[in-house]
Amino acid sequence: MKALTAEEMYEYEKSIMTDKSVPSIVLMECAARATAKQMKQTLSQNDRITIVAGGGNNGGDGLAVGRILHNEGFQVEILVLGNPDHYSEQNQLQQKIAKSYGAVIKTSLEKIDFTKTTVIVDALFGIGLSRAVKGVPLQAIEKINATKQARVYAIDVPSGISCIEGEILGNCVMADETITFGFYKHGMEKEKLKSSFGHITVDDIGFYY
Ligand SMILES: NC(=O)C1=CN([C@@H]2O[C@H](COP(=O)(O)OP(=O)(O)OC[C@H]3O[C@@H](n4cnc5c(N)ncnc54)[C@H](O)[C@@H]3O)[C@@H](O)[C@H]2O)[C@H](O)CC1
Ligand SMILES: [K+]
Repeated sequence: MKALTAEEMYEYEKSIMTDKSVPSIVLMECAARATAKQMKQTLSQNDRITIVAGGGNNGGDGLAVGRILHNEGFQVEILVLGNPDHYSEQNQLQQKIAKSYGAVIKTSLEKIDFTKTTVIVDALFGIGLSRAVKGVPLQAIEKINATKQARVYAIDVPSGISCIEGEILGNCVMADETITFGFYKHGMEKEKLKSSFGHITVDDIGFYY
């Protein structure tokens, strides 16, 4: 299977958005719907879902997944970590949309009671991870991995795995399932990372390649 590096994926995404004029926010909605659809194969209304989002577009995907599931009656709480001054445009828009549908957004790890969580969506970092995780994001990754009763879905890439080097940078989320977009990502071809990715689903999210 062909596994793209982060740079190759950004290149591809750029070609879709410029040559095909598909807006980034449309790709994000397709990614979120693909993720929600995959999750609903195992979700129940009794599940307590915690979205752990970063401030970039991986976090934007996570916010959109949370809003979609919230609107379908699931119990969802959303946590956005990161410096608000650095939130991406799409991340900010997804926060606005989620709030407009009545979803509550928390911004500190301490505000989440993980003992009640049965499903975690890892939307901290995707292909944008460019250095070893530390500080609050590292605490979040450790918290996710310590929540043994939860089923963990990683959006695009388990946070902490770099698709530039195909390596874990510091620590990474151990996902039960990874839903990735368009193509396999560099790292997914490595035997030693298999347990971090869990079951991998590739969704074309409307690339129509
Ligand atoms: N590929 C596609 O067609 C689509 C991708 N989408 C999603 O977008 C992410 C990539 O989003 P991006 O904003 O470029 O980066 P991330 O969200 O992965 O990272 C956020 C941000 O974090 C900073 N950063 C990097 N390393 C660290 C670190 N160790 N500590 C703290 N901060 C760090 C860096 O500035 C990044 O920009 C992709 O994975 C998909 O989920 C679209 O939404 C759908 C289509
Ligand atoms: K992720």
